[in-house]
Amino acid sequence: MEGVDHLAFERNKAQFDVDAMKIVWAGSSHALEVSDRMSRLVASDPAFRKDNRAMLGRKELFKNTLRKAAYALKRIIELRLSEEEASMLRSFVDEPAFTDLHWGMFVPAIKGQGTEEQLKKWLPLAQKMQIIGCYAQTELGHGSNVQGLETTVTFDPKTDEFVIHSPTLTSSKWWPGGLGKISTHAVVYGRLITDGQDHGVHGFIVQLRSLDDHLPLPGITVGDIGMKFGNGAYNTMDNGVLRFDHVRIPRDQMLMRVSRVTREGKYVQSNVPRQLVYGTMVYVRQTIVSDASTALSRAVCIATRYSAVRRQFGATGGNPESQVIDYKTQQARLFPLLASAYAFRFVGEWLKWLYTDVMTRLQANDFSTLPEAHACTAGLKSLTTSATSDGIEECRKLCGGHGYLCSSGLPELFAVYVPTCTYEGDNIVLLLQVARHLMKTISQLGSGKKPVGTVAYMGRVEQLMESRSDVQKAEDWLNPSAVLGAFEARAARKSVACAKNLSKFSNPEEGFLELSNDLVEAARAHCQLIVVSKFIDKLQQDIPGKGVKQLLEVLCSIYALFHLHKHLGDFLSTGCITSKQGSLANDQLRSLYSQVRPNAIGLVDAFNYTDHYLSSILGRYDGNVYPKLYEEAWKDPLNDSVIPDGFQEYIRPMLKQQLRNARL
Ligand SMILES: CCCCCCCCCCCCCCCCCCCC(=O)SCCNC(=O)CCNC(=O)[C@H](O)C(C)(C)COP(=O)(O)OP(=O)(O)OC[C@H]1O[C@@H](n2cnc3c(N)ncnc32)[C@H](O)[C@@H]1OP(=O)(O)O
Ligand SMILES: Cc1cc2nc3c(=O)[nH]c(=O)nc-3n(C[C@H](O)[C@H](O)[C@H](O)COP(=O)(O)OP(=O)(O)OC[C@H]3O[C@@H](n4cnc5c(N)ncnc54)[C@H](O)[C@@H]3O)c2cc1C
Repeated sequence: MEGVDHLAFERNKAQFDVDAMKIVWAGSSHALEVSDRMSRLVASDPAFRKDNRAMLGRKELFKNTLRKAAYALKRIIELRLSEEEASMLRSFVDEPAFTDLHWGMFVPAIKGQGTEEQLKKWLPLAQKMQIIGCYAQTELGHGSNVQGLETTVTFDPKTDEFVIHSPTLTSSKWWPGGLGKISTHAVVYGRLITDGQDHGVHGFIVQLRSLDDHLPLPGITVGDIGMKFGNGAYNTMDNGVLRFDHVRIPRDQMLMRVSRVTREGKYVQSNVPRQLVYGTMVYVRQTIVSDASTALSRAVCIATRYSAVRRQFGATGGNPESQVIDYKTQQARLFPLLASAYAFRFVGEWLKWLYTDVMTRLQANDFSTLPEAHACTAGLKSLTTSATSDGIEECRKLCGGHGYLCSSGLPELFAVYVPTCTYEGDNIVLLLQVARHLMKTISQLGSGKKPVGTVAYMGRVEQLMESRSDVQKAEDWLNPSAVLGAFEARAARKSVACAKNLSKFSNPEEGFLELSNDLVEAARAHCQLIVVSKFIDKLQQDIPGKGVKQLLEVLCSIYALFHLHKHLGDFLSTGCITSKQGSLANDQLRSLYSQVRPNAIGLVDAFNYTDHYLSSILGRYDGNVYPKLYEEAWKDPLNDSVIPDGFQEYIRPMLKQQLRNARL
């Protein structure tokens, strides 16, 4: 029935102030107001329609993305939107596009690695979109190993220029989004060579295409790398290939904040650490963590609403069948994902703070927190994107058969989201970076250097090696200190075990390779501890609204105890808890799921997503699923005609032949 809220009875069950929770989710009343306004603006404009994406061929799909990107910019200018509003509007357009790389990587790379002079020259051009840029780091043969890049950038003192060259096939730039067809410029990473000396990888601003006719400049070969996973999905993006044949750029197009080349060809390093060349990746990894909570909450919103609509079995005495959300197994799969979405939101908020703090310190030449920022962004990017990808797929399964339809919104969300596990650093490679940080922290404990930030607990390692959980009854697991104690002890013990095993190797690098699986597990335990502890920290804040804080406490306990249950082997084998305490945690989880159940719809309504943004019939706000699914089926191009193309040509003759054979 049109106009009827089929989920109203669920909404009436909520025991908390949903509007207040919306503010907590958005981060502030201001952020909620802006995101609400921008999402409605996009949803109400037919130019941003996206329900036909799965049906479009690559060229049509791509052209459509270009139209939307240009139209979005037009609206941003017409409405005089602020940077914050414009960025929100672009995110609600919800279509991966070259603009993501322009705003998300090209501009930040210039901001982070350019000198004042370079900022003055390039930023206005980029900000007004008079040029369009991408981030060209990865090569056909080298992605994770940035130090292994082959592209050469050789200084020619005669002309005061750099000569960029792709010496081998494997040195072709491969993957950069926006590069394939649209970008006019790129920040290109290559090995800087002066006077025959290789100074390692540096970034350079390079013009790729003419601003007059958009044709590639001399010496440049550029194109799209081809279709990617899933129809529609990430194929709105022109990931590209790029080769240089001795292309010349002026010397002042080297990004020179970290180091520079003088007119005479001398290589001069500034006082900032070399690793700042990797700074853009730190920035983007931080944004990816916040995006994880957005993508996971979308999937969870769809699966939760549909689980309340869907009924199977249990019809007794003329009553309808049971809502599948009432099955304990459904709750045990769904509610930890709901809790994870909130957990990732808060850890994302904290990570943004950490990043801003590091940036402020960098301005004052304080580089002390850079290793912590690198380890946290790398580790949390890895943890949250892996969990979100798996979570989206779990939500698809939670929606049964209908989840497999494109109109559920879940297949496309999965296909667009899943490369986050690879891009901006493969998730295993990044966990190994965290492990290095942990091993270094442990190795420095004896020197009296006090660990700070997220590794501060390592300073209590002796106590943590001995500690025993004092949980005696299920409710004791609601105590944040019981949870924190168990997670800290597990993380510390896993790291210490790795460090002890590493010390048995005469060659530490060999040991690191041999023990890398254990190191990855130790890094994961450390990252889970960060998520749990930042959720607990969030709950120390004043959180207004009836029942809001109480529900967040429930979700925090679910996140922690679900992981304790899932990784029980870790907690038991390291002796942090007993098997009895493990089973008490499980008892407590069941009770927590029951507390979420009446509030489940309210908790996903608090994400404040429009139907346009969700683009899911199963996740419709009004729960009017069946009539809309039925209606949608008839829109499929196959249903344009009763008899499909190809039937007369192939199937009718086949049928006839088979009938003839049967009669013989
Ligand atoms: C229905 C529609 C649904 C829509 C859903 C919406 C959701 C999705 C949104 C979609 C939007 C689209 C957005 C598109 C975005 C795409 C972006 C992708 C872009 C890219 O992928 S760019 C390329 C990224 N590449 C990488 O990340 C490479 C990974 N490799 C590395 O980072 C390094 O090589 C690595 C692994 C760190 C090793 O480097 P290396 O130099 O060899 O380092 P060492 O291990 O030797 O370490 C040396 C020293 O440096 C420290 N270090 C390393 N990295 C950093 C750093 N970044 N910052 C600071 N310090 C760093 C390291 O710790 C060592 O320190 P020591 O003290 O130990 O010496
Ligand atoms: C959709 C998408 C968009 C992208 N956009 C851009 C972009 O805009 N700009 C850009 O420059 N790049 C981009 N990339 C490239 C991306 O950053 C790389 O693909 C990513 O960094 C992973 O590197 P790789 O492909 O070399 O993987 P590989 O390193 O080859 O990984 C292959 C396997 O080897 C394993 N492995 C690798 N090294 C180790 C190790 N040391 N120890 C243990 N296991 C290891 C990995 O875990 C993985 O299982 C994009 C990629 C994708 C998929």
